[in-house]
Amino acid sequence: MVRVSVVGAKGRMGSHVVDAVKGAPDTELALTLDAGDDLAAITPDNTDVAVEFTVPSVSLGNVLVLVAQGVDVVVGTTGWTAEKLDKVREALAAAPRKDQAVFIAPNFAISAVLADHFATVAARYFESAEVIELHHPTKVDAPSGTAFHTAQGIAAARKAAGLGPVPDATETDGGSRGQVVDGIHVHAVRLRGLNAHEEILFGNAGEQLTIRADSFDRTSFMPGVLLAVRKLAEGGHAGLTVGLDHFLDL
Ligand SMILES: NC(=O)C1=CN([C@@H]2O[C@H](COP(=O)(O)OP(=O)(O)OC[C@H]3O[C@@H](n4cnc5c(N)ncnc54)[C@H](O)[C@@H]3O)[C@@H](O)[C@H]2O)C=CC1
Ligand SMILES: O=C(O)C1=N[C@H](C(=O)O)C[C@H](O)C1
Repeated sequence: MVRVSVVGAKGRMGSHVVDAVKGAPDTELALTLDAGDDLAAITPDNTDVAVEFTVPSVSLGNVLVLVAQGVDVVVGTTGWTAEKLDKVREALAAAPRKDQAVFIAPNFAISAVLADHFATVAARYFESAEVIELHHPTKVDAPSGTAFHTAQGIAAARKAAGLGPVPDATETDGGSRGQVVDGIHVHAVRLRGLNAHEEILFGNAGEQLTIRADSFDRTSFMPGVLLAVRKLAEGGHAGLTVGLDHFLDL
């Protein structure tokens, strides 16, 4: 049995992870921690993998503490910048165990991971590309970590294909054109009734491709979380890995 501790266990995602870990035949729940609890309680003596779903402002600190304690970590919290990822790599280089692993996924739902992947495939064939993410109004960050990641992937694919900037004649913008991530416009909608949704729009003269992923329920993230937990528990993934696509045969 893989012993799993959950950090952020009282949250929307953390509570689903607790249920998923209890329900899976090969995992058992170790510790459940939330704000105010001492992370020092999570050690290799009681935990094989810690799962972290908290808030962007505290996630890096939590991961650094867990790494220093010799625990592998699966992270679903958003807000990861290149600088923060570098701090995790530095911590892993100084970690107690040589084979220690941290896995971070912007999104654990297969629909979203595939949409993200298909977007990187499509990106080089289209002059225009924009990303729209739509979420529940209790989400604290915008744009979503997934949309940020999708935009970065589109931008990298366009660059590799030698495409220039997306066409845009806008001269005045009070914010309606959204946030620009590596040259790709990202728009965030917050609407009661929604959960997590993303639409990626590609355009050429006279044609459009739309890739859309809809996560209607948080249970959609759980197979991905358990896959990541199993991958880290079996070993062979030392260091930092970002994105569930690494564990899928895409
Ligand atoms: N990667 C993915 O597939 C998904 C990622 N997310 C991300 O996961 C994160 C959490 O989302 P939700 O569960 O909806 O938020 P939430 O607000 O429902 O839960 C966050 C939990 O973290 C706890 N917390 C806050 N500070 C803490 C600390 N220092 N130590 C331990 N626990 C602490 C809070 O008390 C709360 O229980 C967000 O960044 C969200 O964007 C959400 C859904 C899917
Ligand atoms: O806060 C959420 O709900 C979600 N957060 C992640 C993100 O920001 O991409 C993943 C998913 O979109 C749900």
